[in-house]
Amino acid sequence: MSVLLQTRGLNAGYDRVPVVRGFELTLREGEVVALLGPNGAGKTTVLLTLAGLLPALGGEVAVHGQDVHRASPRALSRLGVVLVPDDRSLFTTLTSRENLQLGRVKGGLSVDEVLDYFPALRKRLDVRAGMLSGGEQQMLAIGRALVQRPRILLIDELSMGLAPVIVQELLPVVRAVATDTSAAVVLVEQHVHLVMGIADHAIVLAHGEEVLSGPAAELRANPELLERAYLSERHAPREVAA
Ligand SMILES: Nc1ncnc2c1ncn2[C@@H]1O[C@H](COP(=O)(O)OP(=O)(O)OP(=O)(O)O)[C@@H](O)[C@H]1O
Repeated sequence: MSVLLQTRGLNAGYDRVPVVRGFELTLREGEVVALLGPNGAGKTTVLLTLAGLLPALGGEVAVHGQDVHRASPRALSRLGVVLVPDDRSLFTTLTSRENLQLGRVKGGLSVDEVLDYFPALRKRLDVRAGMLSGGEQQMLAIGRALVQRPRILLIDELSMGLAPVIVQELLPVVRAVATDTSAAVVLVEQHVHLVMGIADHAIVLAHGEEVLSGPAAELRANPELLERAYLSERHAPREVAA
């Protein structure tokens, strides 16, 4: 599987002050990477930087092998980097259908194809986005990303404000999208056990540094590794053998 995105020693932060240091990520086609860690660890900062909304403060970022550490959000979006932010950023006064039609690019999924992933939206197409339930809004936010033909899909806190049972429904859809379209997905998620059920790889950040990185299968078999990474936020970074 070819590498879609790679970072080496990425520093990211605000006003030239790094809050994330030395971030390493290799994203391959069809792969789902869970980006985990306690509040304030730097997860959102990483996603905003990969989407070009924050400048990289050091290190390397490549998309399809091309250096993009100074690329604009628009240039990154043309390369297929699409962010679903934690506030979902829907046009709340427009209908679900209009939200999907507005973002569509050539080669992106059609509205009908989005509805195949999220059939619950079918009867809500003519309802304003602001009137949808939290779960429906999240479906629409992901749907709006899918019409943009993402090759690298960055999803921040899919579960924000949602009941776990809804999260449990949505995560397998994200997995299916990655498998069907070969897009790579980075998922920032607080429901660690749920996301570990669909991820291929997990990275845990604490205080802006990686404290654990490894194949999800390995971490599912050794849950104490994840617990330790969360509990002892200060221990030395470690890698789980691939
Ligand atoms: N706009 C900002 N200006 C300055 N510092 C910020 C800004 N946004 C976040 N930070 C700081 O950067 C650090 C990382 O924040 P970030 O939001 O990336 O963490 P997170 O892991 O996504 O946490 P959460 O789960 O709470 O969203 C925190 O110390 C936070 O206070």
